[in-house]
Parts: sequence; C-alpha cells; structure tokens
Amino acid sequence: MKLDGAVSVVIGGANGIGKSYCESLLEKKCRVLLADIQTEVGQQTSEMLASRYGHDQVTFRKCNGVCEVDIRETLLEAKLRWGRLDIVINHVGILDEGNWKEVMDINIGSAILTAKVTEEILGKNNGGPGGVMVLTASAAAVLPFPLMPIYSTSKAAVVHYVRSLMHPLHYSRHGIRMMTICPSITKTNFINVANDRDKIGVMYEKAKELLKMKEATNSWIQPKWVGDLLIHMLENDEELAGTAGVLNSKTPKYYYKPRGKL
Ligand SMILES: NC(=O)c1ccc[n+]([C@@H]2O[C@H](COP(=O)([O-])OP(=O)(O)OC[C@H]3O[C@@H](n4cnc5c(N)ncnc54)[C@H](O)[C@@H]3O)[C@@H](O)[C@H]2O)c1
Ligand SMILES: CCCCC[C@H](O)/C=C/C=C\C/C=C\C/C=C\CCCC(=O)O
Repeated sequence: MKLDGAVSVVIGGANGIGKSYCESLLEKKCRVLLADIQTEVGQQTSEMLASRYGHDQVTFRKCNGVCEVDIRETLLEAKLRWGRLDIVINHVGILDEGNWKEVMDINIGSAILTAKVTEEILGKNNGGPGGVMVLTASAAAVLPFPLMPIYSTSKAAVVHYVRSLMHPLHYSRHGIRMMTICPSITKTNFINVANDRDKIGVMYEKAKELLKMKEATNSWIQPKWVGDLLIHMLENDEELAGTAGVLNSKTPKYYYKPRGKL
C-alpha cells in the first residue's frame, strides 16, 4: 500500500515498539493517531513527534486497547479528523504467568475486539473501503516457549486468529489485509517484567540467566527494527497479508502464508 498520506491508528503507541511504529509511519508521511492508556506519556510522545514531523501529522487520544468502546471511538476520531482510515495497529499485551485469565483476556481480547471494530468501520461487507490491520504478537507465538507457556499460548492464539480471518472465506467478505508482527526479546520497558518473580513464575531463575546472557552479548531486538518491519509489511501488504513477520534478528522471516488467492 502507499503510505504517503495514509491515516493510521497505533494503540499502545506511547512507548517502546509502539512508539517506533509511530515514528516509522511518520517518516513515510503517514498520519498517526497515537492512542495509549497512559495519558501523560502519550501526550509527551505525541508532542515530541509533532514537533519533528508536523502538528497536523500526529495527535494523541487516550484509549484502553482492550475496551471495545474506546477502540471504536479512537478509530472514528482518526477517520473524522483526516477523512479516511487506512491502517489499524493494536500493540497491547501483558506477560503474567501467575494470572492466566488476565493474560488471555488482554492478549486475545485486544486482538478480537480490534478485528471486530476494524471490520465494522473498514470492512467492505459494511460498506467500508477495506484497509490493513496489524497486531503485535511475539516470536514466542510461533515456537513452543517453555519460559512462559501461558504468554506464549496467548500470542499463538493471536497469530492463529489473524490467519483464520485471512482465509479467503473471510477475506472475500471484509477485504482487510491482516497480519501479525512477532518480535523476539526487544529492548523496551516490557522486559522489566523479568524482575517480577510472581509474573514469571517457575522459570524465574532460568529467565534471569538468559536475560543476563542477552545483556552480555547485547543481542536484543531494537524497537527501530520492529518499526522497519512494520513498514516493509505495509508496503508489501498484498503479498504478506495473513503472515506472521518474525524478528529473531535484524532480518525478518515470514510464517504461515495462507494458501490460495486472497
Ligand atoms: N519487548 C519485547 O521483548 C516484546 C517482544 C515481543 C512482543 N512484545 C509485545 O509488545 C507489547 C509490549 O510493547 P513494548 O515491548 O513496546 O512495551 P512498552 O511497555 O515499552 O510499551 C507498551 C505500551 O502499551 C501501552 N499499553 C499497555 N496496556 C495498554 C492498554 N490496555 N491500552 C492501551 N495502551 C496500553 C503502555 O502504556 C505502553 O505505552 C506487548 O504486546 C508484548 O507482548 C514485546
Ligand atoms: C524467543 C521469544 C522471545 C519472546 C519475547 C516476548 O514476547 C517478550 C518477553 C518479555 C520479557 C521476557 C522476560 C524474560 C525472558 C528471558 C529470556 C528470554 C530469552 C529469549 C531468547 O533466547 O532470545
């Protein structure tokens, strides 16, 4: 798709990978509604980006990415402000092996609600133009990940859900090109969860040990690389729709391309 002039919503855009998504989109002259549950940091990030890329290019709105009403109002605000909506990204997720219900609720719930509302607003079956939806899953979604089986399973469900919605039976109805981005461990605030014994659970010691090795070898994924992957997937959306873009190093691999013509 052509990104110059396109309109996007990034839910969870105030920090880390989501912030990198916003910057990468703005670099390509895409307009961005940066949505986040944190008002203060969201506004700060949006203002910083506005001073760099233009005040008409980016704005902030408070949004809980697991709340259907918030997601709907956020998407509608972007459409009303800029007269169109092309790209919907939801980046929300948690890791808490001690609280499986909340992990499932948030990680799968945010995916299901985002797809539902995106289809409602952009779906060809609802008179919309179609568009693109991207969800952040995790590299832990495509292989068993014993360090955190609950998180890993919740993210696998996100990938599987998107693949199912990209089957020709669904795509022919809604016309929205959907994909997931699956980064390996990325240098953001999210990984501080590794210090929380309750949230990591029985693999706490092992996780600490592996993280120490990551630190020693500086082998993190950088948020900028994830932003670069987003742009690559958006610019090649016809070909990559339905795939999971997995980033275990700077070079992505694509999994699960649906069979048949989309
Ligand atoms: N950092 C990693 O190693 C890594 C790897 C793979 C996938 N992920 C996924 O990326 C996401 C976390 O992103 P990050 O690593 O950039 O972390 P981060 O903490 O830097 O950023 C997360 C952003 O999401 C916002 N947010 C959290 N809950 C929200 C909600 N309910 N509604 C709206 N906004 C909300 C936060 O305020 C924050 O701005 C999760 O989905 C996680 O599963 C992270
Ligand atoms: C290989 C999958 C990595 C998935 C990352 C996941 O989405 C986010 C994790 C956030 C915090 C991780 C806390 C502890 C994990 C410790 C080490 C992981 C080492 C993984 C690797 O070998 O690359």
